[in-house]
Amino acid sequence: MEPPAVGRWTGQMGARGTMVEINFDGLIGPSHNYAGLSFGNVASATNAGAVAAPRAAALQGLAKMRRMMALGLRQGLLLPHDRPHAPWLRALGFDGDDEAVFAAAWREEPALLRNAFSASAMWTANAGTVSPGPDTADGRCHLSVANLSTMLHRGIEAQETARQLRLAFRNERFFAVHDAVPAGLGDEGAANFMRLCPRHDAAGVEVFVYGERHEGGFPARQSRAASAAVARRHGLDPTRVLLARQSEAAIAAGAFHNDVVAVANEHVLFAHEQAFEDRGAVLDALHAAMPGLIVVEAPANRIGLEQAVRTYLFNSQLITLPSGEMTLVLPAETRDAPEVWRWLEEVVAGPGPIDRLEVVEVRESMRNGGGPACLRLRVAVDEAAAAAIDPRFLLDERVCDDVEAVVARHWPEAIHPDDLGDPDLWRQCRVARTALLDRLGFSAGEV
Ligand SMILES: NCCC[C@H](NC(=O)CCC(=O)O)C(=O)O
Repeated sequence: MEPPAVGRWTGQMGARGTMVEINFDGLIGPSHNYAGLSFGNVASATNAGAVAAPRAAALQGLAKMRRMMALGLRQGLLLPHDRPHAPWLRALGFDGDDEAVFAAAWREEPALLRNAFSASAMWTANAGTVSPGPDTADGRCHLSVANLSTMLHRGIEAQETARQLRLAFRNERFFAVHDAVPAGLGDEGAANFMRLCPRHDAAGVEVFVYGERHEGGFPARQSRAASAAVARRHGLDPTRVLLARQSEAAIAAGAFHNDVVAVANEHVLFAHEQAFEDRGAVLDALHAAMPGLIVVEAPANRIGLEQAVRTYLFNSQLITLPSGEMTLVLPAETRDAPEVWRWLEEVVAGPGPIDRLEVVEVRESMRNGGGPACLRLRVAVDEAAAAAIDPRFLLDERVCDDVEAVVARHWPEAIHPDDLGDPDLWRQCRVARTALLDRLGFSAGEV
């Protein structure tokens, strides 16, 4: 691998006053189901055909959002996409009104309707890549929509994601939203991105993790060229950008995104020993660029890649509480794995920077290959920029109550794969999403 593109840490402080990190979770939509659409995503393949519980899933996600607010963090929300999505099926030659299009697709090519049905927009770590102001040439927060072009069902999302991000972050004094890079260059957004910095409000090192496709192997969903393109248009200082290759072992073990084997927060990198193809060069480059970097690493002989992928240990949110304590927000599956939990307790008991373990229940999402970190998009902003975000995308307890009421009333309790051909389900998904948009003050044409 060519030496990573990062130079000396210039120590240029981009401090702009206190910055906060807002997590924008994707609300799990009413069409959530296990369709087995993601080759290379072990959970998706394992649970294909299982009965999904959209209502329970959305309530689990909301409970995580409430927990984060209770911990003192700011919380935002991105909306479920229009699913099943008739315009995409029309582009594939199905005619008539929406229900005629769904019926024809179900009759002629049910796999296409399954793709058009997916609630995969819940995993907003894949919505785009976010470079906070201290890192960018123009000092604004830059967001690049991800094309998600490697997987058919995820490629549908980019257009609707762009509409939501352009609405939420429309104030161009503080934000720049970029459309997706050309679909030929796979880009999966923030799941393959990490920011290391002394503090949120200081200029950081931005790490883009990509994969190399190998014949016969699982797809490498992030292309190096896409990562480099995003860094270029965000106006990042090339001496503070690192393009790192994900290890083939991790991709082969089912870590289809970097955030299944690594996560960063401020000056801490929490990763599996086998996350990166050229581990030594990557860590050397990071230490050179980021004095004060602390790496908390799971040794392969202690935690195997298979365990990391099964428990999503590294798909935890790593956050700094207002108290300054650093906390891992872990999926419940880690607590069910004694060898993983024991290692985590040692990490917290030790002298390292991680002080606390928080466990959240996101089993419905986990069964389709998305953990706590997949469900959120991190946006670090200063107070002035935070005030410029469309408030309809920001959560407080009352808004959570409103969303919960709509979910409890309208989200299907269960979806069996064969239900996808049922017109009543198509209608219920449409009515549920419309009820949510109404409750949150969005008009249908806006998002
Ligand atoms: N960041 C986590 C993303 C998980 C997502 N799973 C899915 O799309 C599964 C959908 C299904 O199989 O029904 C993916 O693989 O992109």
